Amino acid sequence: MDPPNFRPNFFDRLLVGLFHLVNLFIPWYKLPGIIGALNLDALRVELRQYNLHDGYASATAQGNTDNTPLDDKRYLSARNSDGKDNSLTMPKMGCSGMRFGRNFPRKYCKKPTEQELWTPSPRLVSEAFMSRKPGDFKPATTLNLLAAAWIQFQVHDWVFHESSEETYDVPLLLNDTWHGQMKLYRTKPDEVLDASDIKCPGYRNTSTAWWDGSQIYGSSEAKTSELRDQHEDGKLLLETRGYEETFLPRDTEGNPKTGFSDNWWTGMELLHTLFALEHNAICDKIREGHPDWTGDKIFDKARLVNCALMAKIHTVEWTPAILAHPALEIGMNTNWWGIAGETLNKIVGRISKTSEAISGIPGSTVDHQGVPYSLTEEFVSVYRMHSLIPDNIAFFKVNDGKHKVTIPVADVTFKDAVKPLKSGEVSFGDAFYSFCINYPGAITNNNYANLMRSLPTPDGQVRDMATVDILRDRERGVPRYCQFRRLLRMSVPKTFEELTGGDKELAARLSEVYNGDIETVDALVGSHSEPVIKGFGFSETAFRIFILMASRRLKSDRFIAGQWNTDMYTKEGFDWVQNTGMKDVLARHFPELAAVIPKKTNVFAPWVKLPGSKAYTGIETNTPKA
Ligand code: HEM
Repeated sequence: MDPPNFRPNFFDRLLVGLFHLVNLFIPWYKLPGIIGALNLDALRVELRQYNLHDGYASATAQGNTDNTPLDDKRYLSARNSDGKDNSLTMPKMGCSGMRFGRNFPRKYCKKPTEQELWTPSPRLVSEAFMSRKPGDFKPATTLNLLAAAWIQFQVHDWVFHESSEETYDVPLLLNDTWHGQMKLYRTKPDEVLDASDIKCPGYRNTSTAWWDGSQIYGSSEAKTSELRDQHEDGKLLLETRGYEETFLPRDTEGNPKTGFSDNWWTGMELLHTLFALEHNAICDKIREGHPDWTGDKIFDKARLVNCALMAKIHTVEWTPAILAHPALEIGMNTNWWGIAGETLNKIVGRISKTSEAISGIPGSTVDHQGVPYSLTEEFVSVYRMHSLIPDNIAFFKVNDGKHKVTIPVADVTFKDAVKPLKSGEVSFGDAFYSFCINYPGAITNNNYANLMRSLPTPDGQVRDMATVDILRDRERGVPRYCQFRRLLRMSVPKTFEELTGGDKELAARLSEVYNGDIETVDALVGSHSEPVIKGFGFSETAFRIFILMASRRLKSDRFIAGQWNTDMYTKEGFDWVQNTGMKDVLARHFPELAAVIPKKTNVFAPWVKLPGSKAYTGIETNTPKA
């Protein structure tokens, strides 16, 4: 094993040692809640030690205060849209255009040979393990469709690769049903800055890697100013003319004007509109306390608040919904509030100045754990959750619950995403209620919707997203499943049957497609095939990357782990983040939802249906009979 990048303190080392012993007999997820949470903490210490690696051969790429000076003091207390100056010592860290990092040493993430890239055929893997057969939608019945839209919305804040102009001509199968050739743009590698980049190319992230709402605000200052209202109110532009409701503005072609508008569907339309409205509501609140502030200052503070609010919702609401396990519930609450808990934190603030365990990560001081901050190729890989997308969405009225219409997702993508809303067929309130009673697809084998396996995008490509997901991981040097686990210090299956937890039929299919060589099983396919921990919405393999990177997004950010206070956020803004959750955001902008929002259960779990919705028997909102 390579030497660690991060040196844990004595207490952490003790914790790690203790749980190594415990885990010889019992895995973390079988321990009682609080002990399981401590076990996760110990796992994270080791992940920080061994699984953070820069995408550059040297840290000089991150810039320094001499060659990349802070040219505008405004960004001492405001997010810069291109991500610059979040770190005042490494100003380019996390900027748009900087490389993805890695969770494994770069020597294990080599560019594949042609043979490795195409073996076994990605299209065969797509057909065998990813295609959803007609009528075989497998719903994730512990989640609602809003949870699926939410994670895509967040991913659009964090990551997006650049495309090259060169293409792959993806080999098709004998008797393939694909129409014509399957051409795909290659991922564009960054220029070679070091000899190691030849073997392990770097790829640039076109989004900022910070949790800075770039899906809403854009990843450059120029983009942000296009999206802002010219008035001195700090607000984002929204369109109200001609409709009863408020919409995102559109360009002349009908595309939404927002920070990141690729891969658009009604789910994106809903969440982008909701958080643009939230930004504007925060502006009004801050203006009340600061009547003499400029529009820029109001905007800057509202953006900080809106971003922190999304980070909090993701941490304490979305994550415990998709990873419904008592240890996780405790762990994620601890990430935000610390063991001290929400109530004490709200009354007296941080009781420990720097301990993230006692008082949460916000305000605990920034720490990059020895490696410059970035998001990683493996992080992108584990968020390839395209099977969350169902075939259809059933829409209902929020006032009486009556079924209105069921629409194929294919009919509400890209420019058509807004159609049901603008046609007056359903209101935003109806759509949110409907999303919250529809199920997403489960993250498992053979659950990619037909739409996703023949997806026409506005750039003229038609993609089989399952083929794409396999090919991209291989192209970008993401290790295959067994090696992925080995490098995370997890047990590695020796047989296909061990991998599938005893599912003989699946094991036989895997063995056939992967030619009997378990080491070649793709990370995504292995993750979909392993037995899932009770309550979990995805694999434990993917989860290890999660627990590491979820905390890192908070811990590296100067505006969250560092200047987490009323000076930076304003008193009004700080209270807004700490006292608001997703349910409040929904009810604030769509008051008709207030009566149906569940009081006690997680907002991303299926809501209780109104009596009027119960008559609908479609698979979109009903658990299939066993
Ligand atoms: C209808 C909904 C969706 C559409 C149309 C869509 C479409 C796409 C497309 C076209 C790409 C680029 C593929 C390429 O590399 O050539 C992509 C990438 C990706 N999508 Fe989706 N997607 C959808 C939903 C989701 C969801 C629910 C998730 C869950 C997190 C997700 C996560 C990702 C990730 C992680 C990438 C890789 C980004 C990168 O390469 O940097 N997508 N998607």
